[in-house]
Amino acid sequence: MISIKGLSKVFKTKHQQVSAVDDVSLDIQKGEIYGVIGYSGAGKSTFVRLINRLEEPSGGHVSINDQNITDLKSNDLRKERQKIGMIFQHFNLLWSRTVYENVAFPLEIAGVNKTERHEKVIELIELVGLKGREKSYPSQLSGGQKQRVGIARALANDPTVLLCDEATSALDPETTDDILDLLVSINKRLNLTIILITHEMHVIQKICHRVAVMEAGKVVEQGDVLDVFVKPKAHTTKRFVQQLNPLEHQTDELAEFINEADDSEIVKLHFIGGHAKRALITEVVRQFQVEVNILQGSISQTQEGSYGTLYVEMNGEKRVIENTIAYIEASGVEVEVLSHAE
Ligand SMILES: Nc1ncnc2c1ncn2[C@@H]1O[C@H](COP(=O)(O)OP(=O)(O)OP(=O)(O)O)[C@@H](O)[C@H]1O
Repeated sequence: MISIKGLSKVFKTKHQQVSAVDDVSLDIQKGEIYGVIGYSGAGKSTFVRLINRLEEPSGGHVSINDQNITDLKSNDLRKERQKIGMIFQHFNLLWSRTVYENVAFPLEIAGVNKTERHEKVIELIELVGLKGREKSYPSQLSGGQKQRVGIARALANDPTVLLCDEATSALDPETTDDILDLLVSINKRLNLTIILITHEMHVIQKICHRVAVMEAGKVVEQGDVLDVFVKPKAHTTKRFVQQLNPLEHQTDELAEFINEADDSEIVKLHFIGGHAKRALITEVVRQFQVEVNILQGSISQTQEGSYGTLYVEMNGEKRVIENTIAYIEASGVEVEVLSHAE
């Protein structure tokens, strides 16, 4: 549905030139929530603004529903932009207009008549959970409520794509979760494609189906959220995953066990999807002559299902441990052996 090929943006200033987005290519499917994560300065904002040409690309193409956005002249671009909604970190509301008037604004610009406009505004205000607040001004709303107005306004012209530029970064964790839940419910109800950029892995974990990790203008890793979480490849991705599970990938503390281990193996188990809910350790202890010490563990929920990691120490005869590991692998749980007892 959205095809991005070789997208680049170079900012030239008097003294230097910055490659903010550098040859980025991505394909985003209809109805998916696609996250782009990166640290400050990675090029995320520039990237998302290139999609609707709030920023003009230095090179490359963006096509939405087979319409090449990059080549459009200003009149056609204006029409095409109505199908691309956008929400912002600081909401960008009109402060002298009420909630109702803010949501009505894009409909006025699109020339929608008063009766239709009214119906649409009421429907949208209800959709985002602001019924009863139609006459409030933005200054009378909480941050979460302001972003709800931003979302209603962005949906006014029935866009096929919603761009979210750090839409929850100014909100507290609880309000962030409420807004993310709202985005998921809108995505499902309207089959709306959502592209969101963030520096928080929690946001990606909670609502995205796929993710791209940006660093210095480039995409350094992309894939299904579950795969990227379970097996992050790039150094930056590993750092983001660790943000969520500080215990994850912390092998220093485990090394102590590894050194002291005698007749034992330290193994890391990756539980994905339904396996994350299985009482595998109980099964193993009942069936094999091994002792299992649980060293560290965590379980997380993503849009694509849950995943968990568990570090355990297995004590027992070498052959029995091998059989145990084979049994665990055969049950669909991935096993990484971290140590071999000498
Ligand atoms: N208008 C501009 N003129 C010159 N350089 C710019 C401009 N906009 C962005 N940049 C530079 O491009 C790079 C990427 O910036 P961008 O804002 O896209 O990153 P980001 O990942 O969104 O970071 P943040 O979350 O801090 O906004 C940075 O080095 C930034 O200084």
